[in-house]
Amino acid sequence: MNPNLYPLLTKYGWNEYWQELSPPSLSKSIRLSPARVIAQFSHSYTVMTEEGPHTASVAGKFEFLASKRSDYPAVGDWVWTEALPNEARSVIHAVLPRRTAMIRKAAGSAVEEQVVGANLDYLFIVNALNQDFNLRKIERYLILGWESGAQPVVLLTKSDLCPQPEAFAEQVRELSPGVPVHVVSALTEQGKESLNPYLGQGITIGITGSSGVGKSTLLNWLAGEPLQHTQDIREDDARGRHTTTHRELFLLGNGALVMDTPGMRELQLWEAHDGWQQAFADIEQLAAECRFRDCRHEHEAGCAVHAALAEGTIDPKRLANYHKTAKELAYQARKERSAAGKRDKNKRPKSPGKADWRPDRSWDHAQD
Ligand SMILES: Nc1nc2c(ncn2[C@@H]2O[C@H](COP(=O)(O)OP(=O)(O)OP(=O)(O)O)[C@@H](O)[C@H]2O)c(=O)[nH]1
Ligand SMILES: [Zn+2]
Repeated sequence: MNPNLYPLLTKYGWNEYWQELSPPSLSKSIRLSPARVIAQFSHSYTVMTEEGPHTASVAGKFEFLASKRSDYPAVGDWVWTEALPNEARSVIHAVLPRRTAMIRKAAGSAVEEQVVGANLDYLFIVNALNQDFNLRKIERYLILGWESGAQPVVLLTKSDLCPQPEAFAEQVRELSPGVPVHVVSALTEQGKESLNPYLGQGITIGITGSSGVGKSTLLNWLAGEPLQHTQDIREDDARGRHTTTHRELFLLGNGALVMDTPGMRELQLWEAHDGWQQAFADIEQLAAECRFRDCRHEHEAGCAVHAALAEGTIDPKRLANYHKTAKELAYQARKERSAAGKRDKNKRPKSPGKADWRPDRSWDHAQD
Protein backbone atom coordinates (compact mmCIF):
# COMPACT_ATOMS: atom_id res chain seq x y z
CA MET A 1 0.00 0.00 0.00
CA ASN A 2 1.07 3.53 -0.61
CA PRO A 3 1.71 4.79 2.92
CA ASN A 4 1.26 8.38 1.80
CA LEU A 5 -2.26 7.78 0.64
CA TYR A 6 -3.76 8.19 4.12
CA PRO A 7 -0.98 9.21 6.53
CA LEU A 8 -3.39 10.37 9.23
CA LEU A 9 -5.68 7.35 8.93
CA THR A 10 -2.65 5.08 9.10
CA LYS A 11 -2.14 6.44 12.61
CA TYR A 12 -5.70 5.41 13.34
CA GLY A 13 -5.08 1.85 12.15
CA TRP A 14 -5.69 1.99 8.40
CA ASN A 15 -3.45 -0.59 6.73
CA GLU A 16 -3.07 -2.93 3.76
CA TYR A 17 -5.93 -5.07 4.95
CA TRP A 18 -8.45 -2.22 4.80
CA GLN A 19 -6.84 -0.78 1.69
CA GLU A 20 -7.73 -3.97 -0.19
CA LEU A 21 -11.44 -3.51 0.42
CA SER A 22 -13.18 -1.47 -2.22
CA PRO A 23 -15.92 1.02 -1.47
CA PRO A 24 -19.50 0.13 -2.36
CA SER A 25 -20.68 1.45 -5.69
CA LEU A 26 -23.12 4.26 -5.13
CA SER A 27 -24.11 7.00 -7.48
CA LYS A 28 -21.14 8.41 -9.41
CA SER A 29 -21.57 11.84 -7.91
CA ILE A 30 -20.76 10.57 -4.40
CA ARG A 31 -17.05 10.50 -3.60
CA LEU A 32 -16.41 8.03 -0.77
CA SER A 33 -13.44 8.19 1.58
CA PRO A 34 -12.56 5.92 4.49
CA ALA A 35 -12.85 7.19 8.06
CA ARG A 36 -12.78 5.63 11.52
CA VAL A 37 -15.50 6.11 14.10
CA ILE A 38 -13.75 7.53 17.18
CA ALA A 39 -16.73 8.60 19.25
CA GLN A 40 -20.38 7.75 19.42
CA PHE A 41 -23.14 9.97 20.74
CA SER A 42 -26.84 9.40 20.82
CA HIS A 43 -27.58 11.06 17.51
CA SER A 44 -24.21 11.40 15.84
CA TYR A 45 -20.63 10.20 15.57
CA THR A 46 -17.20 11.71 15.41
CA VAL A 47 -15.20 10.11 12.63
CA MET A 48 -11.52 10.61 11.89
CA THR A 49 -11.13 11.40 8.21
CA GLU A 50 -7.85 12.03 6.41
CA GLU A 51 -8.72 15.72 6.78
CA GLY A 52 -9.24 15.50 10.54
CA PRO A 53 -12.23 14.85 12.79
CA HIS A 54 -15.69 15.29 11.34
CA THR A 55 -19.10 15.13 12.91
CA ALA A 56 -21.03 12.45 11.05
CA SER A 57 -24.38 10.77 10.81
CA VAL A 58 -25.63 7.91 8.68
CA ALA A 59 -27.19 8.51 5.28
CA GLY A 60 -30.95 8.24 4.94
CA LYS A 61 -30.56 5.21 2.72
CA PHE A 62 -28.29 3.57 5.30
CA GLU A 63 -30.97 4.03 7.92
CA PHE A 64 -33.58 2.67 5.56
CA LEU A 65 -31.56 -0.46 4.85
CA ALA A 66 -30.43 -1.14 8.44
CA SER A 67 -32.45 -4.04 9.80
CA LYS A 68 -30.75 -4.46 13.14
CA ARG A 69 -28.91 -2.38 15.63
CA SER A 70 -25.52 -3.94 14.92
CA ASP A 71 -25.79 -2.71 11.32
CA TYR A 72 -25.12 0.78 12.66
CA PRO A 73 -21.56 2.09 13.04
CA ALA A 74 -19.83 1.60 16.40
CA VAL A 75 -16.68 3.08 17.90
CA GLY A 76 -13.71 1.48 16.17
CA ASP A 77 -15.54 0.85 12.93
CA TRP A 78 -14.14 1.83 9.58
CA VAL A 79 -16.77 3.52 7.48
CA TRP A 80 -17.15 4.90 3.96
CA THR A 81 -18.01 8.54 4.20
CA GLU A 82 -18.89 11.45 1.99
CA ALA A 83 -17.51 14.78 3.15
CA LEU A 84 -19.89 17.71 2.92
CA PRO A 85 -18.35 20.73 1.19
CA ASN A 86 -16.83 23.42 3.41
CA GLU A 87 -17.88 21.84 6.69
CA ALA A 88 -16.22 19.45 9.12
CA ARG A 89 -19.13 17.10 8.51
CA SER A 90 -19.48 13.77 6.77
CA VAL A 91 -22.25 11.40 5.85
CA ILE A 92 -21.69 7.71 6.55
CA HIS A 93 -22.74 5.46 3.68
CA ALA A 94 -21.40 2.06 4.71
CA VAL A 95 -19.58 0.16 7.45
CA LEU A 96 -16.58 -1.92 6.40
CA PRO A 97 -16.82 -5.57 7.53
CA ARG A 98 -15.64 -5.84 11.14
CA ARG A 99 -12.61 -7.95 11.96
CA THR A 100 -13.60 -8.22 15.62
CA ALA A 101 -16.55 -6.94 17.64
CA MET A 102 -17.57 -6.67 21.26
CA ILE A 103 -21.29 -7.24 21.29
CA ARG A 104 -23.86 -6.33 23.87
CA LYS A 105 -26.28 -9.19 23.80
CA ALA A 106 -29.97 -8.60 24.09
CA ALA A 107 -31.91 -11.49 25.55
CA GLY A 108 -34.03 -13.13 22.92
CA SER A 109 -33.48 -10.40 20.38
CA ALA A 110 -30.73 -10.58 17.78
CA VAL A 111 -32.22 -7.42 16.26
CA GLU A 112 -31.22 -5.40 19.29
CA GLU A 113 -27.71 -6.75 19.72
CA GLN A 114 -25.37 -3.82 19.71
CA VAL A 115 -21.71 -3.47 18.89
CA VAL A 116 -19.91 -1.57 21.66
CA GLY A 117 -16.40 -1.76 20.25
CA ALA A 118 -15.24 -2.78 16.78
CA ASN A 119 -11.93 -3.89 15.31
CA LEU A 120 -10.12 -4.32 18.61
CA ASP A 121 -6.81 -6.15 18.33
CA TYR A 122 -6.46 -6.76 22.07
CA LEU A 123 -8.88 -6.81 24.93
CA PHE A 124 -7.23 -5.86 28.22
CA ILE A 125 -9.13 -7.62 31.00
CA VAL A 126 -8.50 -5.67 34.19
CA ASN A 127 -8.82 -7.15 37.66
CA ALA A 128 -7.38 -5.66 40.84
CA LEU A 129 -5.00 -7.38 43.25
CA ASN A 130 -7.06 -6.60 46.31
CA GLN A 131 -10.21 -8.13 47.74
CA ASP A 132 -11.78 -7.69 44.28
CA PHE A 133 -9.46 -10.32 42.80
CA ASN A 134 -11.74 -12.96 41.38
CA LEU A 135 -10.69 -15.86 39.17
CA ARG A 136 -14.24 -16.71 38.18
CA LYS A 137 -14.78 -13.19 36.99
CA ILE A 138 -11.58 -13.24 34.99
CA GLU A 139 -12.69 -16.48 33.42
CA ARG A 140 -15.95 -14.92 32.32
CA TYR A 141 -14.19 -11.92 30.88
CA LEU A 142 -11.94 -14.30 28.96
CA ILE A 143 -15.02 -15.85 27.41
CA LEU A 144 -16.10 -12.38 26.40
CA GLY A 145 -12.68 -11.73 24.89
CA TRP A 146 -12.64 -14.91 22.83
CA GLU A 147 -16.16 -14.23 21.72
CA SER A 148 -15.18 -10.80 20.39
CA GLY A 149 -12.35 -12.13 18.26
CA ALA A 150 -9.80 -9.86 19.96
CA GLN A 151 -6.80 -11.38 21.75
CA PRO A 152 -7.46 -11.26 25.50
CA VAL A 153 -4.69 -10.06 27.82
CA VAL A 154 -5.16 -10.11 31.60
CA LEU A 155 -3.88 -7.14 33.61
CA LEU A 156 -3.74 -7.50 37.36
CA THR A 157 -3.71 -3.94 38.65
CA LYS A 158 -2.94 -2.38 42.04
CA SER A 159 -0.03 -4.75 42.60
CA ASP A 160 1.17 -2.29 45.26
CA LEU A 161 -1.70 -3.53 47.44
CA CYS A 162 -0.62 -7.15 47.24
CA PRO A 163 2.41 -8.74 48.90
CA GLN A 164 2.62 -11.65 46.43
CA PRO A 165 1.24 -10.52 43.09
CA GLU A 166 3.06 -13.23 41.14
CA ALA A 167 1.24 -15.99 43.02
CA PHE A 168 -2.06 -14.54 41.81
CA ALA A 169 -0.72 -14.13 38.29
CA GLU A 170 0.21 -17.81 38.36
CA GLN A 171 -3.35 -18.76 39.27
CA VAL A 172 -4.62 -16.83 36.27
CA ARG A 173 -2.06 -18.44 33.99
CA GLU A 174 -3.22 -21.87 35.08
CA LEU A 175 -6.74 -20.91 34.32
CA SER A 176 -6.05 -19.56 30.86
CA PRO A 177 -3.25 -21.32 29.03
CA GLY A 178 -1.96 -19.11 26.22
CA VAL A 179 -3.33 -15.85 27.57
CA PRO A 180 -0.70 -13.31 28.63
CA VAL A 181 -1.00 -12.15 32.24
CA HIS A 182 0.71 -8.99 33.50
CA VAL A 183 1.04 -7.52 36.97
CA VAL A 184 0.94 -3.71 37.07
CA SER A 185 0.51 -0.77 39.38
CA ALA A 186 -0.29 2.71 38.15
CA LEU A 187 0.51 4.02 41.61
CA THR A 188 4.08 2.71 41.79
CA GLU A 189 4.52 2.60 38.00
CA GLN A 190 5.21 -1.11 38.05
CA GLY A 191 5.04 -3.27 34.95
CA LYS A 192 4.52 -0.63 32.29
CA GLU A 193 7.28 -2.00 30.09
CA SER A 194 5.53 -5.38 29.95
CA LEU A 195 2.70 -3.65 28.12
CA ASN A 196 4.88 -2.01 25.47
CA PRO A 197 4.59 -4.94 23.04
CA TYR A 198 0.85 -4.28 22.74
CA LEU A 199 1.09 -0.55 22.32
CA GLY A 200 2.21 -0.50 18.70
CA GLN A 201 1.33 2.10 16.11
CA GLY A 202 -2.21 1.62 14.84
CA ILE A 203 -3.01 -1.21 17.29
CA THR A 204 -6.46 -0.96 18.86
CA ILE A 205 -6.98 -1.99 22.47
CA GLY A 206 -10.21 -2.29 24.42
CA ILE A 207 -10.06 -2.06 28.19
CA THR A 208 -12.71 -3.87 30.20
CA GLY A 209 -13.31 -4.89 33.80
CA SER A 210 -15.63 -4.19 36.69
CA SER A 211 -16.08 -0.80 38.22
CA GLY A 212 -13.24 0.37 40.46
CA VAL A 213 -10.54 -2.01 39.23
CA GLY A 214 -8.57 0.94 37.90
CA LYS A 215 -9.40 1.16 34.20
CA SER A 216 -9.43 4.95 33.92
CA THR A 217 -6.27 5.22 35.98
CA LEU A 218 -4.65 2.66 33.69
CA LEU A 219 -5.74 4.53 30.58
CA ASN A 220 -4.26 7.78 31.84
CA TRP A 221 -1.09 6.00 32.91
CA LEU A 222 -0.65 4.41 29.49
CA ALA A 223 -1.31 7.78 27.88
CA GLY A 224 1.21 9.47 30.16
CA GLU A 225 -1.30 12.28 30.71
CA PRO A 226 -4.96 12.66 31.63
CA LEU A 227 -6.93 11.82 28.51
CA GLN A 228 -9.10 14.65 27.31
CA HIS A 229 -12.29 13.92 25.51
CA THR A 230 -11.99 15.40 22.03
CA GLN A 231 -15.17 17.34 22.52
CA ASP A 232 -18.23 17.40 24.65
CA ILE A 233 -20.91 17.27 22.09
CA ARG A 234 -24.05 19.01 23.08
CA GLU A 235 -27.23 17.80 21.64
CA ASP A 236 -30.71 19.18 21.62
CA ASP A 237 -33.62 17.23 22.86
CA ALA A 238 -37.02 18.04 24.24
CA ARG A 239 -35.52 18.94 27.62
CA GLY A 240 -32.99 21.34 26.23
CA ARG A 241 -29.29 21.21 25.50
CA HIS A 242 -27.16 18.84 27.49
CA THR A 243 -23.90 16.96 27.30
CA THR A 244 -24.44 13.37 26.35
CA THR A 245 -22.48 10.39 27.54
CA HIS A 246 -20.37 8.68 24.96
CA ARG A 247 -17.71 6.17 24.16
CA GLU A 248 -14.43 7.17 22.64
CA LEU A 249 -11.31 5.82 20.98
CA PHE A 250 -8.11 7.62 22.05
CA LEU A 251 -4.86 7.87 20.12
CA LEU A 252 -1.96 7.63 22.58
CA GLY A 253 1.38 9.33 22.13
CA ASN A 254 3.08 5.97 21.56
CA GLY A 255 0.81 5.26 18.59
CA ALA A 256 -1.70 2.82 20.08
CA LEU A 257 -5.45 3.39 20.16
CA VAL A 258 -7.39 2.63 23.32
CA MET A 259 -11.01 2.58 24.31
CA ASP A 260 -12.87 1.94 27.49
CA THR A 261 -15.40 -0.83 26.82
CA PRO A 262 -18.32 -1.81 29.03
CA GLY A 263 -18.04 -4.29 31.87
CA MET A 264 -19.55 -7.71 32.00
CA ARG A 265 -22.94 -7.14 33.50
CA GLU A 266 -23.69 -4.59 30.88
CA LEU A 267 -22.71 -6.92 28.11
CA GLN A 268 -24.80 -9.91 29.23
CA LEU A 269 -22.14 -12.29 28.18
CA TRP A 270 -24.17 -15.25 29.27
CA GLU A 271 -25.25 -16.06 25.80
CA ALA A 272 -21.62 -16.28 24.79
CA HIS A 273 -21.53 -20.00 24.29
CA ASP A 274 -18.92 -20.00 21.56
CA GLY A 275 -16.48 -18.09 23.73
CA TRP A 276 -17.22 -20.46 26.56
CA GLN A 277 -16.25 -23.42 24.44
CA GLN A 278 -13.01 -21.71 23.55
CA ALA A 279 -12.23 -20.94 27.17
CA PHE A 280 -12.63 -24.63 27.97
CA ALA A 281 -11.26 -25.85 24.64
CA ASP A 282 -9.39 -28.74 26.26
CA ILE A 283 -12.51 -30.11 27.93
CA GLU A 284 -14.67 -29.51 24.88
CA GLN A 285 -12.20 -31.45 22.78
CA LEU A 286 -12.38 -34.39 25.15
CA ALA A 287 -16.16 -34.11 25.25
CA ALA A 288 -16.30 -34.79 21.54
CA GLU A 289 -15.04 -38.31 22.35
CA CYS A 290 -17.72 -39.11 24.93
CA ARG A 291 -19.98 -42.02 24.07
CA PHE A 292 -23.17 -40.00 24.40
CA ARG A 293 -23.59 -36.77 22.52
CA ASP A 294 -25.47 -35.20 25.39
CA CYS A 295 -22.96 -36.44 27.98
CA ARG A 296 -22.85 -34.10 30.95
CA HIS A 297 -19.49 -35.52 32.11
CA GLU A 298 -20.87 -36.41 35.48
CA HIS A 299 -21.31 -40.15 35.88
CA GLU A 300 -22.10 -41.32 32.37
CA ALA A 301 -20.58 -44.45 30.89
CA GLY A 302 -17.94 -43.89 28.22
CA CYS A 303 -17.24 -40.33 29.32
CA ALA A 304 -13.91 -39.23 27.84
CA VAL A 305 -13.69 -36.30 30.23
CA HIS A 306 -13.86 -38.59 33.23
CA ALA A 307 -11.34 -40.93 31.66
CA ALA A 308 -8.94 -38.01 31.32
CA LEU A 309 -9.61 -37.04 34.90
CA ALA A 310 -8.78 -40.57 36.05
CA GLU A 311 -5.56 -40.46 34.03
CA GLY A 312 -4.71 -37.12 35.57
CA THR A 313 -4.53 -35.27 32.22
CA ILE A 314 -7.06 -32.70 33.37
CA ASP A 315 -7.14 -30.86 36.63
CA PRO A 316 -10.19 -31.71 38.80
CA LYS A 317 -10.43 -28.03 39.75
CA ARG A 318 -10.70 -27.09 36.13
CA LEU A 319 -13.46 -29.62 35.53
CA ALA A 320 -15.30 -28.34 38.59
CA ASN A 321 -15.04 -24.86 37.13
CA TYR A 322 -16.35 -26.10 33.84
CA HIS A 323 -19.39 -27.60 35.53
CA LYS A 324 -19.96 -24.50 37.57
CA THR A 325 -19.80 -22.27 34.51
CA ALA A 326 -22.15 -24.56 32.60
CA LYS A 327 -24.69 -24.33 35.41
CA GLU A 328 -24.37 -20.58 35.61
CA LEU A 329 -24.80 -20.24 31.86
CA ALA A 330 -27.96 -22.31 32.00
CA TYR A 331 -29.27 -20.35 34.98
CA GLN A 332 -28.51 -17.01 33.42
CA ALA A 333 -30.06 -18.03 30.11
CA ARG A 334 -33.26 -19.04 31.94
CA LYS A 335 -33.29 -15.78 33.83
CA GLU A 336 -32.77 -13.73 30.70
CA ARG A 337 -35.45 -15.66 28.85
CA SER A 338 -37.97 -15.08 31.59
CA ALA A 339 -37.03 -11.38 31.85
CA ALA A 340 -37.38 -11.05 28.08
CA GLY A 341 -40.75 -12.78 28.28
CA LYS A 342 -41.95 -10.31 30.90
CA ARG A 343 -40.73 -7.36 28.87
CA ASP A 344 -42.51 -8.64 25.77
CA LYS A 345 -45.75 -8.97 27.71
CA ASN A 346 -45.51 -5.41 28.96
CA LYS A 347 -44.64 -4.04 25.57
CA ARG A 348 -47.27 -2.01 23.87
CA PRO A 349 -47.75 -2.44 20.19
CA LYS A 350 -45.44 -0.02 18.47
CA SER A 351 -45.59 1.76 15.20
CA PRO A 352 -43.41 -0.05 12.72
CA GLY A 353 -40.47 2.36 12.85
CA LYS A 354 -36.98 0.96 13.04
CA ALA A 355 -35.04 3.88 14.41
CA ASP A 356 -36.59 3.75 17.84
CA TRP A 357 -33.58 2.19 19.54
CA ARG A 358 -31.10 4.88 18.77
CA PRO A 359 -31.52 7.63 21.34
CA ASP A 360 -31.35 5.58 24.53
CA ARG A 361 -27.80 5.64 25.80
CA SER A 362 -28.58 5.37 29.48
CA TRP A 363 -26.63 2.12 29.87
CA ASP A 364 -23.36 3.86 29.16
CA HIS A 365 -22.44 4.23 32.77
CA ALA A 366 -24.17 1.18 34.13
CA GLN A 367 -21.80 -0.79 36.32
CA ASP A 368 -21.28 -4.38 37.20
N1 LIG B 1 -3.28 1.44 45.19
C1 LIG B 1 -3.65 1.60 43.92
N2 LIG B 1 -4.83 2.21 43.65
C2 LIG B 1 -5.19 2.36 42.35
C3 LIG B 1 -4.36 1.93 41.29
N3 LIG B 1 -5.00 2.19 40.13
C4 LIG B 1 -6.18 2.79 40.46
N4 LIG B 1 -6.29 2.90 41.80
C5 LIG B 1 -7.42 3.49 42.55
O1 LIG B 1 -8.58 2.69 42.39
C6 LIG B 1 -9.75 3.52 42.34
C7 LIG B 1 -10.57 3.22 41.11
O2 LIG B 1 -9.82 3.57 39.96
P1 LIG B 1 -10.47 3.94 38.57
O3 LIG B 1 -9.37 4.10 37.59
O4 LIG B 1 -11.43 5.05 38.70
O5 LIG B 1 -11.30 2.61 38.29
P2 LIG B 1 -12.25 2.28 37.05
O6 LIG B 1 -12.07 0.84 36.77
O7 LIG B 1 -12.01 3.22 35.95
O8 LIG B 1 -13.67 2.51 37.68
P3 LIG B 1 -15.02 2.91 36.93
O9 LIG B 1 -14.81 4.26 36.31
O10 LIG B 1 -16.04 2.93 38.05
O11 LIG B 1 -15.29 1.83 35.94
C8 LIG B 1 -9.25 4.94 42.41
O12 LIG B 1 -9.36 5.39 43.73
C9 LIG B 1 -7.79 4.84 42.00
O13 LIG B 1 -7.00 5.85 42.55
C10 LIG B 1 -3.12 1.30 41.61
O14 LIG B 1 -2.32 0.88 40.77
N5 LIG B 1 -2.82 1.16 42.95
ZN1 LIG C 1 -18.53 -36.97 29.05
